[in-house]
Amino acid sequence: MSEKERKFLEIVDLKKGFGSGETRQEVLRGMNFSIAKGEFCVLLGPSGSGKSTLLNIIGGIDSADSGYISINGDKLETLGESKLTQYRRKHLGYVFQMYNLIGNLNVKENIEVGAYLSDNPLDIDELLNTLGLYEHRFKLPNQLSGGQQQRVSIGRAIVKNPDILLCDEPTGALDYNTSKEILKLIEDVNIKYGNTVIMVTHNEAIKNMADHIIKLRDGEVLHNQINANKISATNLEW
Ligand SMILES: Nc1ncnc2c1ncn2[C@@H]1O[C@H](COP(=O)(O)OP(=O)(O)OP(=O)(O)O)[C@@H](O)[C@H]1O
Repeated sequence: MSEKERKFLEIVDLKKGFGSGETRQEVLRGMNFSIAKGEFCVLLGPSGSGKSTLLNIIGGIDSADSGYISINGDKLETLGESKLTQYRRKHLGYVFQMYNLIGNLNVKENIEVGAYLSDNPLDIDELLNTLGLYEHRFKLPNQLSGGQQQRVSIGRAIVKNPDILLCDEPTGALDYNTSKEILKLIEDVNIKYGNTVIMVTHNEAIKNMADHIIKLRDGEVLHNQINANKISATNLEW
């Protein structure tokens, strides 16, 4: 792996606060780490430690006060608004705890929404098979279970074959077995398409399936470790 690939995503001295005066809160206090291309990275940390804020800055939907993020050598802050929009559209997929599907579009159409944003989308029927959704492709979101809806939202994020898949508590609303199925799906996607995955979670067990584990505390990196003994999502227990 080249130096550029090892530092595919670089976070350098990143700082972010909210509010002003007495109510000012420093949420990210100078964060530094890098993530390699294709890595499955888990971001852990207690509530309020800054995980979602960091993910939103990586996702280009919020900006830092100082420091920078670079992706494949390009600094986000220097991109300008139109390039930033392109970056979000072409290079990022986002999966949230809530599925945010469009209620009057069927499964296939919801995924096509993601495909329109890309010059180079994945084959939708093949993706529907990978997602285990092919036979449900004409159903509306309200005819699906929570796990199936999350599969659709992963499909919508992944269909444009983004370089980076950002996941914010993707299993937060799901039961144990469904959570494991969704984690296995994200694992399969990471292996099959080679996207770099960054997943925010409260669930410590998920670190065991990651290549790279980053723990935050109070807006700082507490631990930054490579996991040489990762296990498959299928074998996770909590
Ligand atoms: N837009 C905002 N305006 C003001 N404060 C904010 C804003 N966004 C986040 N915060 C504050 O920043 C701190 C960190 O929030 P963040 O959501 O990044 O933490 P988190 O680690 O993701 O927490 P959780 O695990 O509960 O989602 C919190 O104290 C939160 O209240």
